[in-house]
Amino acid sequence: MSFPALVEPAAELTIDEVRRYSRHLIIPDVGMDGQKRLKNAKVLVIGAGGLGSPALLYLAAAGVGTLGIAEFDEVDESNLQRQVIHGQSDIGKPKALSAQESIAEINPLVQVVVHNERLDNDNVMEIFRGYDLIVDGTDNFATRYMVNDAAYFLGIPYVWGSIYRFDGQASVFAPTMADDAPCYRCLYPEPPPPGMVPSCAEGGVLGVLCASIGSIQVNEAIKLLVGAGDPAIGKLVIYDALELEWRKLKVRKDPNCALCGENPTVTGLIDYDAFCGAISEEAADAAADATISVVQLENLLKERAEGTRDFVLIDVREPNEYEINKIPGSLLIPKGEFLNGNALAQLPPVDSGTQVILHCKSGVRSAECLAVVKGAGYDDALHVGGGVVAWVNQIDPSQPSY
Ligand SMILES: Nc1ncnc2c1ncn2[C@@H]1O[C@H](COP(=O)(O)OP(=O)(O)OP(=O)(O)O)[C@@H](O)[C@H]1O
Ligand SMILES: [Zn+2]
Repeated sequence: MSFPALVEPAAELTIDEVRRYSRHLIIPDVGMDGQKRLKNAKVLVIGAGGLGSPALLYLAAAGVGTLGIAEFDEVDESNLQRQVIHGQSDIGKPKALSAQESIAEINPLVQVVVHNERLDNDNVMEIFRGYDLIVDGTDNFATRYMVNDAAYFLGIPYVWGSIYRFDGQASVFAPTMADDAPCYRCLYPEPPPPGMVPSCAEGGVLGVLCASIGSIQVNEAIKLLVGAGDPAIGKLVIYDALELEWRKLKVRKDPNCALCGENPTVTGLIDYDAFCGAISEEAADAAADATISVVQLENLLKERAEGTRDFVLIDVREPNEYEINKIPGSLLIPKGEFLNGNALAQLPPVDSGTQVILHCKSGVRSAECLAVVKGAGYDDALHVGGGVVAWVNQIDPSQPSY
């Protein structure tokens, strides 16, 4: 199904613009009219990270007249493997400013609006207002649900994408463009339970996958802006890079959707952090009075070396994470082994007097495992707040971080 272009055309293109965009102008579906619409378009990209990098680069090169960048973070060395809008000399710089500089180099005709801040309930409506289209390149569920809801309340269509290892997904959510168009909540009514879906920081992502999914997002954005082709409204695009397989599934509007359904219960922005629960209730309870710092752990390790303390230190990350860095003296038992119950047989017996101390990358997975271990009777078990990231930052900076 085709839809009318989201944006009216600009009055004219300058001679410079005609030269620059000539390869677009000779495509019948874009042409002079479509390029003038791109010139008039205001697109906001959220996140100048994995997906945001290719999205911003191609939207800029395509001649989108106004590009907003909403991003609060700074460029880290581990970003450069995929966040190709930033370079070596940008490490430590705000990503939004680094992206702005790259765009100026690629296409100085684009007007860049920098929102160098974290998008949250207090600023999202204000920032979104005035944009024709939003491209979501963020990596966390709380922001995704907030973007979905805010875009719905303001009637702004948005292009969503997500990536993990070799798998990617993308769709267009535009409930106000068609009566049967679903929103993100129609597809995913509930966020996954905390700790269930690892982030890219935990699970990794193939750098080039960002280009595959980011370019699909830009492709959809351009189609919507100029009114070309059949946008992925009500369709979920799924890409399996290992099998080199693209699939397209139908996504239906859910009449019971909490946001866009017949009897909505979400009628304004909600507490998205609580909705997505950074950590499950059981894990939070287990960790409440059983969290130690890496400094405390370092002291405990010294006492263990002196023979005045007895405990096992268990790293619940995955083997490939363990290869990158580790806390010396730790034993690897991945979280899955705790969840399926197999780990318990590898722990010292409950009544042996040997304490169990758990850690992971940042302290979320170890808190989940702590709940299991305490449930099995290890009442004095502990976990390490901040995990190996804190260990590397505070105790052993000679090890790489990831
Ligand atoms: N609420 C938000 N407001 C603005 N930017 C956001 C928000 N949430 C996430 N982002 C940004 O979206 C980008 C997502 O990029 P990506 O998935 O590549 O992850 P990353 O955080 O850069 O990397 P890693 O997770 O490996 O440390 C990040 O740059 C992040 O700062
Ligand atoms: Zn919905």
